[in-house]
Amino acid sequence: MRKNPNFYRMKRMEFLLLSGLLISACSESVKSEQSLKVDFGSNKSDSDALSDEKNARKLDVSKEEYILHKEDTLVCVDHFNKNIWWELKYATEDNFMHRVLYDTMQKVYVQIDVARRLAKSQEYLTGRNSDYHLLVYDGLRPLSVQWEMWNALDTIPAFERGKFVSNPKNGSVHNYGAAVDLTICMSNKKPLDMGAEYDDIRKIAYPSLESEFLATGEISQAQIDNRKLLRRALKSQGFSNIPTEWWHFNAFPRPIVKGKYQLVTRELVE
Ligand SMILES: C[C@@H](N)C(=O)N[C@H](C)C(=O)O
Ligand SMILES: [Zn+2]
Repeated sequence: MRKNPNFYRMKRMEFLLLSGLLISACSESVKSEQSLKVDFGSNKSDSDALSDEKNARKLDVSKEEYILHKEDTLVCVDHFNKNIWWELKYATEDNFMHRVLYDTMQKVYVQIDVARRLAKSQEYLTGRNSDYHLLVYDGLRPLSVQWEMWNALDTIPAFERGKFVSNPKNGSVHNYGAAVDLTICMSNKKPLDMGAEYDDIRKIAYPSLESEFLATGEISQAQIDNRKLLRRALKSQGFSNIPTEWWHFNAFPRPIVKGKYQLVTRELVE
C-alpha cells in the first residue's frame, strides 16, 4: 500500500532532528573532556582547582606536574609563573651540609596554594623591576632530612640550633611544603647582595639585628634594602619572615600549617 507523502516528510524531519541531537551530544562530551584539563591560569578558587586536579589524577594527565601526597597537591614553585627561578641546593653538594640530601626530589615543590601566592609575589617584584626574579633554594623538605640537618649540628645547644634549623620534634613548616628559602636574582642569574649568604648561620643573617649591624658598618643600607624588597614581595602575599634568617618565609603560621596540610616524612617520588 502506498504511504501518504506527508508520512515521508515527517520521517525525514525525525531523522534530521535525531542527527542534530547526536552531533550536539558528541560535541558536549568533547567539551567536558577538555574542561578536565587543569587550567591554572584561570581565577578558579583553590577548591575548584583541587577538584580539577583529582580529575587529572583519574585521567593520568599532567603526571609530571604534580606530586599527590594524601589529600595534598604539590607543584613546582614555578608552576604559575615562569619568572620564578629555582635551584634546589639540598639536591647538590652546594649547601651547609656539603652533601646531597635529596636523592629523588629534583625540583622545588610547594603546596599548590602556596605556589599561587608565590606567583603573585613574583608579579609584585616584576612590577618593581622587570629584571628581577625570585630564586628559590628550598621548599618541601621531608622530615627525614630535617632530622639529618638537626643531628649534624648536635654540638650547638638545642635552643640556639633551633634558630637555624627547626627542631624536627616540632616539625618545620618546610616539612609540609608551606615554607620557602629564597632570594632575588637578576636576569643574568646574579643574586642580589643580602649582606650574608644563604644558610649563613651567623647573626649577620638575622633580619632582627639589621639596624645594629648597620650601625657598626657590618651591613650596608643597600644590602638591607635588598632584603626589604624580598620581604615586601613576600609579605604582599601574606608570607612571614623569621627573625633569624633573611631567606626563610612561612606561608602560614605553624599551627595553621599543621591543621591544613599533611606532614611529609620521606622524600616523595616525582
Ligand atoms: C636550614 C634553613 N635553610 C631553614 O630552613 N631553617 C628553618 C628555621 C627550618 O628548618 O624550618
Ligand atoms: Zn627555610
